[in-house]
Amino acid sequence: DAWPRTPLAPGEMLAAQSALPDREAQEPGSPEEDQAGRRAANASSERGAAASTPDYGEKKLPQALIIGVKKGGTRALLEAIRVHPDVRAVGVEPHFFDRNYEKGLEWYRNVMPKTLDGQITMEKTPSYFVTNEAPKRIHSMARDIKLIVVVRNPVTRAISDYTQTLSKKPEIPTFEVLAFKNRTLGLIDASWSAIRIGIYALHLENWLQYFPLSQILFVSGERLIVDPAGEMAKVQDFLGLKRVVTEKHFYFNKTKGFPCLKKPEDSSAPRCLGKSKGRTHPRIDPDVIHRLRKFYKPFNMMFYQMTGQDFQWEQEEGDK
Ligand SMILES: Nc1ncnc2c1ncn2[C@@H]1O[C@H](COP(=O)(O)OS(=O)(=O)O)[C@@H](OP(=O)(O)O)[C@H]1O
Repeated sequence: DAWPRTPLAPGEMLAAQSALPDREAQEPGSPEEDQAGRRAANASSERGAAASTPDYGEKKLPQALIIGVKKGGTRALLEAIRVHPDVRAVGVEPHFFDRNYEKGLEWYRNVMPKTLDGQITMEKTPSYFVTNEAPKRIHSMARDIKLIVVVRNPVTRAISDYTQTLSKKPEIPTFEVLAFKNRTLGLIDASWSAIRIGIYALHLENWLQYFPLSQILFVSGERLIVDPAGEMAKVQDFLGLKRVVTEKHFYFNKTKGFPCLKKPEDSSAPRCLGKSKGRTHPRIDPDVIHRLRKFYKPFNMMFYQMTGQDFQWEQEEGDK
């Protein structure tokens, strides 16, 4: 029985979910990638002049989606999987199942790149994972779709999320201030989206109402950095693809401090992700980190039980 019975049963989790207001429901998933909704309509030309092969084939609705999580490593995963010749992906985030749903499926299909028979169409929009309507909407489009979630230690994820907001709005309060409803009482503000997104078990519960676990792959954001080829092997197996993306495609760039691609899909030159990926995080009060770890622990345990995978976020030393 992979389902959690403690501390919250699934029904109770749904109740808990609706009880948590989302203070920043409309917050963009990623400012630098947030042009998506606007740019998506032109996305088929997004590959630009650098694309060496003409766009043969036809546009199809995606057969696989990277649905989250924000700041989990979703861009790194998408850029790595699109190296595969049997994958074609849209570069921007279409935000169809959250912000652009009223535009309709034809709009969505038109956003996709053309594919040849046998090629998989993909997109990534990390906000889907925390969008209440997304599972139902995606299910009604394609009940056999494959879903990929890149997860990361929720404490680090929250700090990464905050770091991104801070880079756009330097005047916001400190992380330590935003994290609490009442700091003296140690009451964490779970309605702050930076914290709420990391309650993975809660969001997953929503997806499991529509999709069996076998249709969802959970990628470790931590392992994607230390062993990108290992995680990519799992992704390719899950998508039913030959293991084409391997160690040979990655190199560790010391300056960047992250693995980079030797040959991205649209170029023959090596490329690391941009400046907004792999930012330096501000130093956070260790006591606040400690309290957040305690806050997430039961939800993490529940998430491990639900997925049958131990992501080892309790083992980590500091916040990395
Ligand atoms: N290869 C490689 N290069 C650079 N960055 C990498 C890579 N693999 C994973 N990561 C981690 O990805 C984090 C950003 O996650 P996302 O791409 O999901 O962010 S977003 O939600 O789309 O804004 C980003 O978070 P921060 O380090 O906090 O900036 C990185 O830690």
